[in-house]
Amino acid sequence: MKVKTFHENIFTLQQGKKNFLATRNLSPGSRVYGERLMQVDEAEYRIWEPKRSKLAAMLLKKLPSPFTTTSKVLYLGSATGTTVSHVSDIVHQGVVYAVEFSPRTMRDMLPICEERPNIIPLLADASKPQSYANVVEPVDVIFQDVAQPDQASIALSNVQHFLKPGGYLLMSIKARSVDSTAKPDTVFKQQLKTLLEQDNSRMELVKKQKLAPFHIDHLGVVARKTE
Ligand SMILES: C[S@@+](CC[C@H](N)C(=O)[O-])C[C@H]1O[C@@H](n2cnc3c(N)ncnc32)[C@H](O)[C@@H]1O
Repeated sequence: MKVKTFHENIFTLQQGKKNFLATRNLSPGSRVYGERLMQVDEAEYRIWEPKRSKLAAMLLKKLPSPFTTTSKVLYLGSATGTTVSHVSDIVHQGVVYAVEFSPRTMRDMLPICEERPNIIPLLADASKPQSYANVVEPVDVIFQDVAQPDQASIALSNVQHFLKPGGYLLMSIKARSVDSTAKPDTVFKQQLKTLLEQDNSRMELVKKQKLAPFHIDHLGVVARKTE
C-alpha cells in the first residue's frame, strides 16, 4: 500500500489499481460511520468516500484545501458528523465548531465529540449566527453544507460574523434545495451573485466546480475573504 500526501493531512492510499482518499485517524481503532480503516506502518487511516461527503467530492474535483493542522473551522450543517470527523482528523491541533439545528441528529453526533476533543458541538440555527457568537471565535475556514433555500445568505452572515480576513469559505450549493423548478445553472449563478456581489461582502471567488458524478446538481465553491 502506497500513501501519498494529497493536501496537508489529507492522503491518497493506493492499493493495486485503486486509489482511496483518506485522513489519519485521530482516534485509532474507532469508526465514526462504518468507514473502512487501513493500517499502514504505524498509522491508521480512515477511507473518505466522495459519495458520502461533499467536502471529499470537492477535493477530488480539484478544489483547493485551505485546512492546516491548527485551523479553526466553523462547520455549518454537521448532521451526524460524517464529514466533521474527517475535518477533525485534518485539523487535529485546531478546533471544529460544528453547528446543527436538528436535536435528534445532533444527539447522534455527541459520542463522536467525546472521542474527539477538537469538535465543539453547537445545537443552533446557522441562519442566526448571533445565537452562537458568544462561543465561536474568529475562524480560518467556514465549511457549509446546509441544503437550504437561502444558502448563500446563511454563508455570508457567518462570514461576516466569524471569518478572519484572508480566511476561506467552502460551500456546497444544492440546486434543488434552493429551487427545485429552476435550472441548476440559474440557481448557482443567483447564489454566487448573493455571495460575491453584495455590498461589503468582501468575498472573492477562488474556484467553483460541479460535484457530479459524486453529487448531482451540486456546485462546490471556494471563496476567500479579502484582507
Ligand atoms: C446535507 S446534510 C449535511 C451532511 C454533512 N455535512 C456531512 O457531510 O456529513 C445537511 C444538514 O444541515 C442541517 N441544517 C439545515 N439547515 C440548517 C440550519 N439553518 N442550521 C443548522 N443546521 C442546518 C440539516 O439538519 C442536516 O443535518
